[in-house]
Amino acid sequence: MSDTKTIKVALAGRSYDVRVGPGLLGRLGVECAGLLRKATIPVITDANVAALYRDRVDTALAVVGKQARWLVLPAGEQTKDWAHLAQVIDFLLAEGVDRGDHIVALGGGVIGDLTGFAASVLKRGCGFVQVPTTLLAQVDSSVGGKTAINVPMGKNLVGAFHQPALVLADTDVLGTLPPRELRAGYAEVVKYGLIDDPDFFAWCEANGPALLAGDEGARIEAVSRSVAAKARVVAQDERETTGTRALLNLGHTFGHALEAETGYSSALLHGEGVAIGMVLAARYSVRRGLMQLAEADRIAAHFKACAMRAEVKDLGLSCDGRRLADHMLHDKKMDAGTLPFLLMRGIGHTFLAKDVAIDDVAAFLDDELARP
Ligand SMILES: NC(=O)c1ccc[n+]([C@@H]2O[C@H](COP(=O)([O-])OP(=O)(O)OC[C@H]3O[C@@H](n4cnc5c(N)ncnc54)[C@H](O)[C@@H]3O)[C@@H](O)[C@H]2O)c1
Ligand SMILES: O=C(O)C(=O)C[C@@H](O)[C@H](O)[C@H](O)COP(=O)(O)O
Ligand SMILES: [Zn+2]
Repeated sequence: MSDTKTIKVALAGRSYDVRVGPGLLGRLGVECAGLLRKATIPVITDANVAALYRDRVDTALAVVGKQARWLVLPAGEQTKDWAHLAQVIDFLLAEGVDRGDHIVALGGGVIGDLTGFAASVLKRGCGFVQVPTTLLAQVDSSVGGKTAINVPMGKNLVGAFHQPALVLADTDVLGTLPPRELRAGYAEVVKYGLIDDPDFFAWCEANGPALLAGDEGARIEAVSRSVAAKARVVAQDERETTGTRALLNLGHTFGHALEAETGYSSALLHGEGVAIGMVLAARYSVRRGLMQLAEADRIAAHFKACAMRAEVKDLGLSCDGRRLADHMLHDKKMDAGTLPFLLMRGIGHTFLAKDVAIDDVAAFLDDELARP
């Protein structure tokens, strides 16, 4: 279809396409036909997505003579846990999935991360297709093969790198996404500008409000530019070993600590934590003399212009900076007692710093929590 953009994630032996555009869900069967060997196809989703899109998927698979076999899980971050992982695996085993089969993850990042992890361990690895239905999942989580669940000790601490065989991002489905979820996903869009593309950040300043208000062209451009940015990084450093992929973690060390402190609950969505986390990373960079205050202010101002929370004090936490810093000690970037941090020399100039003292971060957070 001419209005579908295709971005390749180039990985030796495991390259795949990310297809972005309107109407892709209705063509699911046709788009996946080469991957679907059996008459029945396991589809993992959550209750909200099933209510909206189950019929469309059933019809799209029927076109190529396939029948969906549904596992519908509760919606929300708390589904990314051991119990639901076991439920997905038991379901796939009961469905008789073989290593050469492909299962479908239909939903946001929660369903994608959980299903991808199940696929990585089922019979030591089966195939899967990501059909992301949130802005966050379309611009970030469906691409690059990070899969995981949360455990009581922290976020995404049990997981695997397992690449999908195909990603189908139907931008039409963003039309039913609640505004709060759209804004949370938008944080990960802005992230790509802040990492290494100041022009894209400026594009976000100019187009972000329209994107959030429903502008279809802005949505397609944001998704395709974000996917292209992520694909470039993942192709260079698939398993986060050289430091390049770690750039995608901008704002996440702070953000994951805030998610932990709020109990992975609806009090703070992942993308909301990332937005506040990126403002904190920018302000901490200012404190260290790396970045101009005006640039950090520009980032916070953009989120506020998009009706997003940008200040940690807005969360009404009762903890201190030390407690948040303690959460950070479970970060997967920890390396022999030190925690590498994503800092900024300016908008579009993010780098991995290896000389950050966690005590200094705790003191900085105390100041941020006490901000007037
Ligand atoms: N693997 C990665 O690289 C990566 C990257 C970023 C985030 N993540 C993870 O992704 C998760 C967050 O993903 P998310 O923000 O998509 O959350 P989510 O999966 O919980 O989805 C958000 C909400 O939107 C609903 N929803 C989904 N699609 C909808 C649609 N089209 N219309 C209406 N409602 C819809 C869902 O039911 C849910 O209630 C976190 O666990 C985060 O850690 C992973
Ligand atoms: O793909 C990546 O690499 C990322 O870091 C993308 C992040 O947006 C995402 O939230 C990821 O799951 C965080 O990774 P983690 O290794 O800190 O769990
Ligand atoms: Zn993220």
